Amino acid sequence: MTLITDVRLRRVLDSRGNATVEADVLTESGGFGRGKAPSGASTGEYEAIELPAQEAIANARDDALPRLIGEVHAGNQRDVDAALHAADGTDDFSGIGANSAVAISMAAAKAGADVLGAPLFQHLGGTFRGNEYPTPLGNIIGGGEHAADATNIQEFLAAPVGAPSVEEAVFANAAVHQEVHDILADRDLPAGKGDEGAWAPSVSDDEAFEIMDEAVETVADDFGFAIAFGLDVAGAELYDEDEDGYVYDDGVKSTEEQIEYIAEKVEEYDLVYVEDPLDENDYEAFADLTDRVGDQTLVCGDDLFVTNVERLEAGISVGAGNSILIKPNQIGTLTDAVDAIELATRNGYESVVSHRSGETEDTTIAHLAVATDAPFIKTGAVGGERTAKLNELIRIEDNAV
Ligand SMILES: C=C(OP(=O)(O)O)C(=O)O
Ligand SMILES: [Mg+2]
Repeated sequence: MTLITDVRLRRVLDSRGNATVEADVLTESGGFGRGKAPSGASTGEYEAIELPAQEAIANARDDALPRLIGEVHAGNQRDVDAALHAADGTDDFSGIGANSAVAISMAAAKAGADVLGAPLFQHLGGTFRGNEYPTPLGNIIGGGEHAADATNIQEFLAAPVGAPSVEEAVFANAAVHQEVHDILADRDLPAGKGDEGAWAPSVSDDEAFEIMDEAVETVADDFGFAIAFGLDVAGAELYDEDEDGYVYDDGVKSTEEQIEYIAEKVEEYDLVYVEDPLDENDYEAFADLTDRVGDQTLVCGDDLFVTNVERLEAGISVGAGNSILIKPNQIGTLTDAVDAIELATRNGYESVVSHRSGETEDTTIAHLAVATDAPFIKTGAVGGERTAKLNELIRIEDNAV
């Protein structure tokens, strides 16, 4: 019933106005699924390869479609994703493009769910899933590769850890976003928004820490539950090999100084989450920081692990981090993403399912987080391509999908 009878690929816009790949998968019994590839800006060195959209579409039409249409059942995600790997023939999806691969992988999952008449999270996670919801990490203030002339640290993320429901958590993050707007206005600090909708004021990182601290406290008082915050440092973007250190507006920090700096911020602000505090090649420094603060906060590898089981295994073996960011397009298929989550879970690492800075209205990651019992999802706080996922989580919680 879920035999794939057609796959249609087209170029559509992402949230930055760039071209991305949209895939439709149709099945024998009338099932339909549509998936769209997101796109990073602060991409990790070891990510699967995104090709220009037109090239990814042309290559996937030539190589992947013949292996899918009439050959594979959309309901069997491992078969779909194995066919994509076989069609690609490389170990980084540089043949058909990770953008074509992930769009088709997600579209097939939705077509499989459609035939079953089940919500996507249930098709992916099984019938016993759907009662645990991830805490949304909301990007509130940001800079780095996502906004010019703003903070050096890429993301300051609200974390409503005490929220009684996903709905309350989503609204709390939006309120923190609004509160930061008001604080910036009080301080006469004009601010536009970065690629993910976070405020991008021209302030020092220290001032951003103060503003976040004030905003989460105010909103926590209003909402009546605990709201903490965390960071995506995007350390690989700050690290400069020639300088042998992390380059900030106010100077260069050696690796030891960077570890000290992050550890101090964890203590000072009770940070619950620190993503990519160090360079993507420095497992050892990740392990040192995890040793120091891993019992107080999540030390999460994004560019470090790139959703890749081999890189995660290397990290686990030396105690680098205690958490992994999961971005399906970093690795190319849902199967690979779920394998990374399962390996993480078996080894006591928490999974944080994540959007990209270039996004679409696709909601697959909301379902993936629920399907895998991921404790966190990072998918912004405001902006249509971000609220698409947040509102889908509210619907999942309300049994309305
Ligand atoms: C979402 C992120 O940004 P990008 O998509 O630009 O890699 C990130 O670094 O976690
Ligand atoms: Mg990151």
